[in-house]
Amino acid sequence: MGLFSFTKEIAIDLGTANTIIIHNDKIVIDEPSIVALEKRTGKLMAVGREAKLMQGKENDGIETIRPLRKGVIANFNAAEMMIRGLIKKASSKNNWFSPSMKMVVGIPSGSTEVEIRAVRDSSEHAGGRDVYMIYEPMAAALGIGIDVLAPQGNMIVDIGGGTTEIAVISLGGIVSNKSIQVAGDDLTDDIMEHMSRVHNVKVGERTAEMIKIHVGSALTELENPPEDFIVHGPNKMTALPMEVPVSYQEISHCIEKSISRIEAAVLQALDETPPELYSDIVMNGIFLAGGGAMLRGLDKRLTDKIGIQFHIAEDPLLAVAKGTGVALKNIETFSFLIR
Ligand SMILES: Nc1ncnc2c1ncn2[C@@H]1O[C@H](COP(=O)(O)OP(=O)(O)OP(=O)(O)O)[C@@H](O)[C@H]1O
Repeated sequence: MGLFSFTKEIAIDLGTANTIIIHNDKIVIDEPSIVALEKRTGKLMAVGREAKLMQGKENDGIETIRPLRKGVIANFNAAEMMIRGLIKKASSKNNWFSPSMKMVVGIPSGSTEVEIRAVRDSSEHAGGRDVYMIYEPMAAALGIGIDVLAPQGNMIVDIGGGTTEIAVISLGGIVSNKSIQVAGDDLTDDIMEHMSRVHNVKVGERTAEMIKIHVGSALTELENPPEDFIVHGPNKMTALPMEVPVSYQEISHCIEKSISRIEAAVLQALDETPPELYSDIVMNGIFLAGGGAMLRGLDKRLTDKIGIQFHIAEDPLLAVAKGTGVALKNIETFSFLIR
């Protein structure tokens, strides 16, 4: 792109939990997918990190909204404000002016026509002149460095905030895919519910996510166990402050049901995989991406249960974003991009 070109090229991983924007091969935005609005006027007060800091601490005049739920846009207006706000942040940080933009945006592989339309409309309203979309598991595969055009079967399991997507990719296309609405945010919900039911302590989404990151585990026995995490919160009955130590074993039990559902979905996807591709997958192993891939013991649990090696992507939270960046540079050659 020439120095005086008015068209900026950006790649966006529009996620339920995090939104990442890539420009010129660099991550220019990596922030939580959340906006804070003034309730009375609907005016945008904060976006991304600043808005997340306000979550759970709002007063009557402010509301925080996560525009995406389960991988898709749930609040069109908020999504548009978020994309626009994050692009503005990126441009002021990097000193660029963007009258028109070419964009590649990642979307869940199970998206309906209406959901695809919502992403396209939000992106166009936020300044996208030329908007292309890519299915997230395909983007994750590109981000991991897999040759997606090769006549080789590869299976990707992308565990995001709202959805787990399992896809088999070969010859530049998604041969089969399975998307379930059980992912990282459900584990966070499991923890909130558990803390309330078992310990009588009320914790918000942010604290429950911290518990998951500090002591979340897919296995009841870990080789390198983390130390217990101390949770502070009000007693549900007395409202008095409480301090509760939480162990990884306890958390592994409370998220067991959700993990089993992810495991069952992977097994089902394998069952539906054509035999020639199945044998490639056994050879290559299965790739885990998305923030959920970082849950302790998950790769080992799946490897032991299924008998195929699971590999965690080098930077699981960035795999989809990196892949949308690769797609942006290959718009002319990648016929699998959706216009
Ligand atoms: N160390 C960790 N252990 C377990 N889970 C984690 C860890 N770090 C982040 N997560 C979880 O990963 C999820 C976010 O992952 P990611 O950014 O890949 O999702 P997303 O792209 O926003 O969501 P989706 O693809 O569903 O739209 C959140 O639920 C977050 O709590």
